[in-house]
Amino acid sequence: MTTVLDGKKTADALMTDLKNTVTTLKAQGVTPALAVILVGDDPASAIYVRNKHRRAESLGIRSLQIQLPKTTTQAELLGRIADLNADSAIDGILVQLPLPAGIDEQAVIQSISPEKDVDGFHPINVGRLWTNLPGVVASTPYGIMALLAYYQIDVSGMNAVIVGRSNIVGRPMAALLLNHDATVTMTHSRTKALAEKTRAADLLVVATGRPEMITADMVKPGAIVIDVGMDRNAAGKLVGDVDYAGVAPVAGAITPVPGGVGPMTIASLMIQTVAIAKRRVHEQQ
Ligand SMILES: Nc1nc2c(c(=O)[nH]1)N[C@@H](CN(C=O)c1ccc(C(=O)N[C@@H](CCC(=O)O)C(=O)O)cc1)CN2
Ligand SMILES: [Mg+2]
Repeated sequence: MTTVLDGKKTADALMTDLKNTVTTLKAQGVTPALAVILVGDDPASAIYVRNKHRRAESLGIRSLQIQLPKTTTQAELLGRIADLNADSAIDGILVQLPLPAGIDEQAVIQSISPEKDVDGFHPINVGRLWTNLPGVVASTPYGIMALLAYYQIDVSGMNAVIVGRSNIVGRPMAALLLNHDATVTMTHSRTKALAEKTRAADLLVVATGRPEMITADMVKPGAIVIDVGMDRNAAGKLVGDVDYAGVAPVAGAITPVPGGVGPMTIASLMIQTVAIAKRRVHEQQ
């Protein structure tokens, strides 16, 4: 029997506990606060930002949504980030990606104070992750680890194969799995004989943006398959990077799309916002 790794159910369960933590923090005089900046009018980004706002509000986290026009200059954006860096009542800052053309993504990421970089994209936090030091971790890989933990899946000693080498998913996922004692193989668009490598995976994490590219013949029977993709197929249906109908009967466990990794990404953002806010309790004592 294949286990469906239900990200929605898991995220809801984790959020119930987190809400209690927020209540306790508020009683101690600290209201966790998250600032999300959206530049431009990308419709998918607008939905993700709205979902972050709703989740934050439902937990009692103060949520600032800063919507800037697509004509915003890099200097204006950096100015807004500088204000938020200086605001001691703000715990987490994130800039929704992708940014409009003409804005240097790395310059923006590196302008966020590493202490408030709740996306974990700042090179300081990336370095901490690769050194196995505590710090903020990118939400999607963090959420995948939380989902595996919820289902009591221990990755130690597993052959983990990651398909995709993005800064948001593939690379931090590799570091996290390594930190949890998995044997990690990174693959990408230039990898030769990809299917040979994916078939060796006990744990397969796919984040390529190529609809349904992982087919049943590429998966070892019983493998755990994590699908980070969110694509539209030719018929306009939301699908992942994994051919779910074909792979699910072969896999031991698999995440659905939607309802797998996506909800865990937003839950992880909330968890780490609250973790940053907790530091303020100690600072004010
Ligand atoms: N600054 C950031 N930008 C982006 C990130 C990020 O972590 N930080 N990740 C993605 C977008 N993203 C969060 O920002 C995100 C994407 C999708 C979901 C989600 O819940 N998806 C649903 C399906 C939604 C649908 O129906 O279209 C699901 O999988 O069930 C959450 C967060 C890129 N940008
Ligand atoms: Mg999903």
